[in-house]
Amino acid sequence: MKEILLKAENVRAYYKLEKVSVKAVDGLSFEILEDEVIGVVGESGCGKTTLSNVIFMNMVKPLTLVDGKIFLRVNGEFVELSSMTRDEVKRKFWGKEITIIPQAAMNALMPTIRMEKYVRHLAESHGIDEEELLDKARRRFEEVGLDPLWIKRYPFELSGGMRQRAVIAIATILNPSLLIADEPTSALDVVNQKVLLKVLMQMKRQGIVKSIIFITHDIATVRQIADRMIIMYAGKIVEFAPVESLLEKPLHPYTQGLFNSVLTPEPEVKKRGITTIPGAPPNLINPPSGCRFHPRCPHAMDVCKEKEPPLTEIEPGRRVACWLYMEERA
Ligand SMILES: Nc1ncnc2c1ncn2[C@@H]1O[C@H](COP(=O)(O)OP(=O)(O)OP(=O)(O)O)[C@@H](O)[C@H]1O
Repeated sequence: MKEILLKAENVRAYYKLEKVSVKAVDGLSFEILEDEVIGVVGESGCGKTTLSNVIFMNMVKPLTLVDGKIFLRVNGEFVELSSMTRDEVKRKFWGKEITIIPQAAMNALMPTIRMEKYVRHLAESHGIDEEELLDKARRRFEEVGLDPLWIKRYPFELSGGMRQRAVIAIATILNPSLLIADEPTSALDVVNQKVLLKVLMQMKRQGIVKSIIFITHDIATVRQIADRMIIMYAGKIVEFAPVESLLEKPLHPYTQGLFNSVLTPEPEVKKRGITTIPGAPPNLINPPSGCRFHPRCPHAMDVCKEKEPPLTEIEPGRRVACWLYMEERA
């Protein structure tokens, strides 16, 4: 049995605006195991990036943790990240235990600061010998396919794909257990996309990182690299299951609609034919009652409008939040 690396319990994180709240992550419970890759998939605006910020407690106003707990296993013991401030989590765990490759990572480095300066800064803030860490950085540059001497260069001297790999090399220099990659391939050409996926998987194989959360719109990529997949809809997890079984037999009507509407369908989807999901995702300030997908769902029943379906394990390892699969609907 694999150990749990991170667990989230009923986590709610809202953007608290002056008069209203955007319920971007609303009651999420899940766990990430050691030595696994989890793909997080869902339409734009469903809360994927918010979720990634919540996981490493990057709460910047107006984003607020309203409820729930997040635990990370550090040296064999769970620590509750959600009981700490952002600054405390940042100081103790960012880079060391948990790291993020943000959306548009290629622009994450200041163009006018030599890359080695980031490494020197890391060494200083973690009390590590600078030369030792620079040595490690040069080796890491090589591992991600960059010339080790380029560590002395300015980011603007590198192409977009190279810059992104430089970010990955620097972000993983302290061998964090968990790496969160937020749509890392979306701004890259096909060749650089492939290189990036190879680099990430190599890092996991070599034990540089233990587990990866990979946020993407691209189901084909998830299939290539992930063990399990989380499907999000309107701030909720609607389905969570091993990738192969999910692709073979998606259970939630939203997952079915999502898979059937992708432009480059997987073979299983191709067989079923491409369709689109009618309607549009809801506004998260005032989401629909009951199941948030019910206004767009072809199978909606009365109960779906009234009661929210809990994410429930209906087969070993397969969780779905849909009344179609619950015996007890009352
Ligand atoms: N700073 C903010 N203030 C208010 N609302 C926000 C803020 N950032 C995001 N949101 C809202 O929170 C919801 C979730 O956004 P989020 O960026 O997490 O979605 P996403 O699934 O990552 O989308 P994408 O795939 O386009 O990156 C959306 O309704 C979005 O408009």
